[in-house]
Amino acid sequence: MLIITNPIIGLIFAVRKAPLDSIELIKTIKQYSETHTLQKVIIGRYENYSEAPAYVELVNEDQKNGLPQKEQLKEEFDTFRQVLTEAGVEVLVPDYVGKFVYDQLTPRDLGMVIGEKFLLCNMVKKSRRYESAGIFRYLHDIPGHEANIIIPDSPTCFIEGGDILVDKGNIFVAVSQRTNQEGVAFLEEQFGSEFNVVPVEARTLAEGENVLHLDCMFNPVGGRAALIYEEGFKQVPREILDNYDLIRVNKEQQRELATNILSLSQDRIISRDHSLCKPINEEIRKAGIDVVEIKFDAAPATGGSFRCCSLPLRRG
Ligand SMILES: NC(=[NH2+])NCCC[C@H](N)C(=O)O
Repeated sequence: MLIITNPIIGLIFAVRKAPLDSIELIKTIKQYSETHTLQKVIIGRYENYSEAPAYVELVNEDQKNGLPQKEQLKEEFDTFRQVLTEAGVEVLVPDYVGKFVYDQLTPRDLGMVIGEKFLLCNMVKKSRRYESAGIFRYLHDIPGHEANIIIPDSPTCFIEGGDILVDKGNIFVAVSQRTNQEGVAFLEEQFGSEFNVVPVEARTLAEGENVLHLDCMFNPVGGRAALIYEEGFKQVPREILDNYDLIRVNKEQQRELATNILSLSQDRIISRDHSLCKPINEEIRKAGIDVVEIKFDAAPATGGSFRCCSLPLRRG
């Protein structure tokens, strides 16, 4: 054992050791809860948004009402980034993939940190299929001797990060417009021994419900509460009914993605400054949680709000 008695040499060792430790800390990934303190996150990239109109693919119902302007995206994403940075979160942005990936605003769906592993998702939509190339740089950084980047077995195994939520020992996963049964089975197989996998079925467009992903109808906030749009579920599972104090979101509020908030910690979240989201923000405050409201209208017009526009790599 090395015992350092000279205080000056001891200090040099301490100073040399600290940066190495902190680099290691920043590189590791971890997420066991949707609401644990956010430390490191990838947010959407607005630069180069929709630069080549020939490659635009309208991928959801919202986009049929028109796409947002770059200036508005810039303003809103810059504020989002600033709020995260001021909260002490390390913020990363995807690299530009190329003109054939016209929209890199919603990295949430590209993957998901589950425990200490990264699941790299297979995306349904053609224009999103190669979007993950923009975050490969950050995946190369993840240390580990075992295979901790998990890749679906088959090209028909569809799964998107917006449909997955890790909380209280459960992995909630929705069968939705973007995730299929094969995706759910893959999650079970990969993570079933460490987590309780809870499949939920979202109602479909044909059934009159437009819930693109799970986070458009369910999201935990704080230590005990959760936002829910019950009509979006075919059946709300027991694990949700028993474990959370539910704050109900109505159809009009759901359309503005009122459930799609981002937790900074158990005490603080980011939500939209929007007339239909305000009553929900008030309910969240009543549960003792601080709500930072940001004007954020451009990305929601493409189908994604704060949760969709962020991909947490580390919560602690
Ligand atoms: N996690 C989410 N809810 N993501 C929303 C994604 C929106 C994106 N434009 C799409 O349709 O694919």
